[in-house]
Amino acid sequence: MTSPAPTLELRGAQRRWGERLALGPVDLRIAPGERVALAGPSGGGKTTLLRLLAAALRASGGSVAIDGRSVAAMRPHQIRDHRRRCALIDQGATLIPEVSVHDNVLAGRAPAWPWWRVLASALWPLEREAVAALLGQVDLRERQWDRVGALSGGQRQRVAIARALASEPSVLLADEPTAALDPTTAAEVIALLSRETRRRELTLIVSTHRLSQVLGEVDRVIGLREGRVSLDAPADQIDDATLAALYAGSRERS
Ligand SMILES: Nc1ncnc2c1ncn2[C@@H]1O[C@H](COP(=O)(O)OP(=O)(O)OP(=O)(O)O)[C@@H](O)[C@H]1O
Repeated sequence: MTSPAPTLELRGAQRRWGERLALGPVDLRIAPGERVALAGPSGGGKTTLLRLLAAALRASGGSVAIDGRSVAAMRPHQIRDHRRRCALIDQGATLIPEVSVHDNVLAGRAPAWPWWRVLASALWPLEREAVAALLGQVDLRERQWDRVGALSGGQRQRVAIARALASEPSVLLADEPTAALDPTTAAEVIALLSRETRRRELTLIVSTHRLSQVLGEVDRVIGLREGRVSLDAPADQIDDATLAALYAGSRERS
């Protein structure tokens, strides 16, 4: 069962790689069910922020908290539960091309399973109905037994979405889910992400280099530049001048 969406909070959160400050200090509060786009020039810290929220990275300073509970104070089983609740769709998602669409989606359910069930899943196909239902939602039901390696980029991204949804998260974090997709396929992937997160009342945080593609699907835009929040505004207040300021000096446009 999906639990209600939590409040996510960063207080003075930082992430360093050696001497380099990749992110921070950042103060942010994301309310339950909020829909947020992360924008900004390359290297600005979007992936780092998403990975901190997913507990895929530890903060080097400050705190990241979910419903008031600091991720740094969590025990290993609580971190696993946090990762299940805050599902991250990675750039170039960590799908396994050699195995079937079914098994890739099933892997999204594994974090919630006891060890014996993970072992059993290697021997017998489990949860066929649940996986088939998810694949129906992302319009891939007929490809259930195909290898992921045989799918197109857009279809793989849909598998990645189904896999993230399989863990029954309350927050979906998507890192540039339309990178490398043509505009039509990208629009389909965004529409799918939007529809399925609205239907489940999930919090959605999506990073993008093409803000115009997601602007109609989010409530709020957070812009990151050189690791700091340089824009935080309602989506309906974003105009060309705001974007020009966010990307000033960078060769990118949105
Ligand atoms: N594993 C790492 N080791 C060292 N530095 C890193 C590592 N990961 C990220 N960084 C640095 O952290 C900074 C922020 O990177 P991040 O990937 O969060 O930016 P981004 O906004 O997602 O960029 P892009 O839009 O290009 O994906 C960059 O300067 C990057 O070089």
